[in-house]
Amino acid sequence: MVDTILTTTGHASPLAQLVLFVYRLLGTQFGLDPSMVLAILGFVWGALKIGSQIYDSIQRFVDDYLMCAMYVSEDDHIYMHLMKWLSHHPSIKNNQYLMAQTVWKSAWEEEDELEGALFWTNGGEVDGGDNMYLNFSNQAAKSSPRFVPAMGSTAFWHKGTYFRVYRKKESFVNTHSWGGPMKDLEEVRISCFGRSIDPIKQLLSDAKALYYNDTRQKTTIYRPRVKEQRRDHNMWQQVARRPVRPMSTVVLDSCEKHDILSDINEYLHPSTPRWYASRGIPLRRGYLFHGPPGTGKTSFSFALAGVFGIDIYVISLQDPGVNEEDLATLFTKLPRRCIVLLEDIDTAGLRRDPSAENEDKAEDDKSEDKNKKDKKKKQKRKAETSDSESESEPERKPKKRSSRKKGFGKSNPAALEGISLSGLLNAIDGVASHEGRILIMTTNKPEALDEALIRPGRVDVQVNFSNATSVQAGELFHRMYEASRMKETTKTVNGTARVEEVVEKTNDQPTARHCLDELDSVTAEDMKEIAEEFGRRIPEGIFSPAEIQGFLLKRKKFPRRALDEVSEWVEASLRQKEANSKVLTVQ
Ligand SMILES: Nc1ncnc2c1ncn2[C@@H]1O[C@H](COP(=O)(O)OP(=O)(O)OP(=O)(O)O)[C@@H](O)[C@H]1O
Repeated sequence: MVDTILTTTGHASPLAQLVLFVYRLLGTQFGLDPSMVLAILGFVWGALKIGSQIYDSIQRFVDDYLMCAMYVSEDDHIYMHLMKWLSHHPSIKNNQYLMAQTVWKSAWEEEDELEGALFWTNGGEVDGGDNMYLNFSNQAAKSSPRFVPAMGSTAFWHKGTYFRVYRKKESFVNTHSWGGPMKDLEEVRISCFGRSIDPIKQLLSDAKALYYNDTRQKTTIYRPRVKEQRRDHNMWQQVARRPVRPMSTVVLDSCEKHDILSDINEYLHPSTPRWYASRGIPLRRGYLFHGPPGTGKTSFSFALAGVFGIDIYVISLQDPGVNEEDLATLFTKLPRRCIVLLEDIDTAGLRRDPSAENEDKAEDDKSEDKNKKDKKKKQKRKAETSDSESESEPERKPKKRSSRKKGFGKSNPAALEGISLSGLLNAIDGVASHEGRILIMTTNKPEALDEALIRPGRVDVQVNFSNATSVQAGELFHRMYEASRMKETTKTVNGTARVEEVVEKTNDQPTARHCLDELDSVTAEDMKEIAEEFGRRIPEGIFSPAEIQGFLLKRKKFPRRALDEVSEWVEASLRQKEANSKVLTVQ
């Protein structure tokens, strides 16, 4: 019968002809009964199907009744810890199925890795090929990816326990107001045998320990996630991890530094929440750092985070992806202890509140009525007294108001989309706002701030950052060169191989060798004297620490040259400031 069917359909399609050919071959060449072969194949297929179903059922039974499991979502920080840990696990590294991931390393992470494998080229025609320059063209090829388990199930042993990790992706549609459909989201299921989930908890804490092992001396910086990726529990995204900025590197009056540190220390103490609660005071502390640009407001905030080992959450009120509602939610999704940094709040262009707008309008209408009445009265009086002098005060006031309105109100529709002052105040200390955080607001123009924003309770401590004094300029100088000298010395003391490497490399580099020589030739005492002299040559309160740092950075290995050239730089910079020019003649 099969023969008949195949003969008739054999003319129809090439596939059927192929089947017919194989069918005939089995019969004529191998002497097998093709129907029997088909029956066996069907049986094997069916057995495999049933087998896989039985296996699935057994696995489900084992999973449900003999194992315990924990789920980790891709958008949770634990996912990062887990993936890093898995990529380091010896048995995962040798797995048959892996997923390769590109790892972007920060400048600090790759320092050690790179130092032994630097590649130099000469400058070609630039300077006759005398000097050697770093070249990173082959760096991307050298950096190895990270290998993590592929999608699906992977098993491994850890501390005598058998674990299974199951990675799967699911399309996630967000019905939350944060915004429409979202990307696929991965979920990891970690399971182990037994009824106790403790081994999995231990595994996760090992993963966390490994993750933070190299970040203990680092400050993590978070920013709001892009709208499409936000979820209720995950509004913040880690954007950077920087080495802790030592407090000593920020030049500020030491008493002021000490006061702020003790204030924050007291606030962060575990007994403080009860103290606040028993007095009915909301547990919040706000700081306003004000002063000219480049005077260390941001640097000091980072140094504070480093001292207290807490993370920084940076919000820009100009971020178009953050509206009032987002801002309020962001403030509720903060960890127990952290610094929230609101930078340059003066330039935030806070939208004026619509209600305030209406109030203004009502007031304006009222005063306009009043003016009209006044005018009438005055005209009457004028007629009576013929005193036609000066405009009265109420007449001038509305003009002033309406000019204020121009900047914030209907005349500026773009401004209506931003964050209003009341929206910001509500986020900072509304009923739902997070307690326990440290809020630091920075501004260049404190006088432009609304009083409501800086009233006690919202801003508890104000710190003025000013341009550098002569002493501070000297300190900046000393820190710049003393720190590099110390680094070279540490390298020399810590390991012979490393020292040889440095010296060898610098021998190859005439410029670098020369730099080291100049730094080496200045003794600690000399350095102190040069720093003091440098400080004396910088006029008081004219230059910001950032400007002085900029000058020193261009001579970062030449302290004596910096001293020799500073007077010329001061003169040129003063002339430039006087002329209100942005163009530097001496750098
Ligand atoms: N007081 C200071 N001590 C040490 N370094 C400083 C100080 N002020 C500024 N700097 C240096 O100048 C640069 C800019 O500093 P920073 O960003 O902290 O200034 P800022 O006051 O926040 O400026 P802006 O108001 O423009 O945001 C940094 O590289 C920092 O190292």
